[in-house]
Amino acid sequence: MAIEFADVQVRLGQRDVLRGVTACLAERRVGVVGANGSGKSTLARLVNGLALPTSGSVTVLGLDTRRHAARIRRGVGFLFTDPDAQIVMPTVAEDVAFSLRRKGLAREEVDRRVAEVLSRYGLADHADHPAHHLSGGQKQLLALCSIMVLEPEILVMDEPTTLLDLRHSRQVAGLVRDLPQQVLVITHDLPLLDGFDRVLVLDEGRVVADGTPQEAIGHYRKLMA
Ligand SMILES: Nc1ncnc2c1ncn2[C@@H]1O[C@H](COP(=O)(O)OP(=O)(O)OP(=O)(O)O)[C@@H](O)[C@H]1O
Repeated sequence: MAIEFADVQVRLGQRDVLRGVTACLAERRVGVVGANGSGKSTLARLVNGLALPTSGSVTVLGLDTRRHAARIRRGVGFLFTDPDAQIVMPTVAEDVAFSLRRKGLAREEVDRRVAEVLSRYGLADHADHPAHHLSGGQKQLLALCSIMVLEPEILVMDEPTTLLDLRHSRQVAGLVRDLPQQVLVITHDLPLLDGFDRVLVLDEGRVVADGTPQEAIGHYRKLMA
């Protein structure tokens, strides 16, 4: 299943934030790099219909984001930079359970799924801890648990390691490597893209390079020189 951008333009206010973006992303791990303000977050937000193209189209899970945003949002997990913004309940387990409860699952099923995901991401011992007392890295893991428990088909991560120290960055990089889903990662953390299948470089709203991490990052370094 692919993410398809067809001649996408996004105009916000007086500014063309994305211009003529055409790409079919079918690889499992895709990265996006580019200068501040080059349009990366906007590109990420197009994938789950949080942003809509001014012209052109975005197709995700075979559906047009303009017409099927609700269905697409159920299939696309979105991890924001700041995990605090995603914590909604007092304890770790309650926070992960929150999104499942809204799906109307039985309590035993919710408890089972929450325990499984917390154990998978190393937070089982913190299940009853106040979520806001976790470290930055643990909060990022918690945010990931709250998304993964919903079993999304695609995961979009907008600068997932920005707030993390080296150890936690590596931990998140390892998690990204092992995720079975298709993952689109926006980042300034170039080592995070090691082993990725494809990396796009954005510059002033256009895709100016698209290839292996080595090719794309080489282009990006020249652009920034
Ligand atoms: N709602 C909006 N109205 C007007 N301009 C906007 C709006 N949202 C974003 N922009 C502008 O669009 C451009 C691209 O923003 P975007 O957040 O996509 O960039 P980015 O590449 O993710 O940047 P960064 O690396 O700094 O996070 C920026 O110049 C930003 O100021």
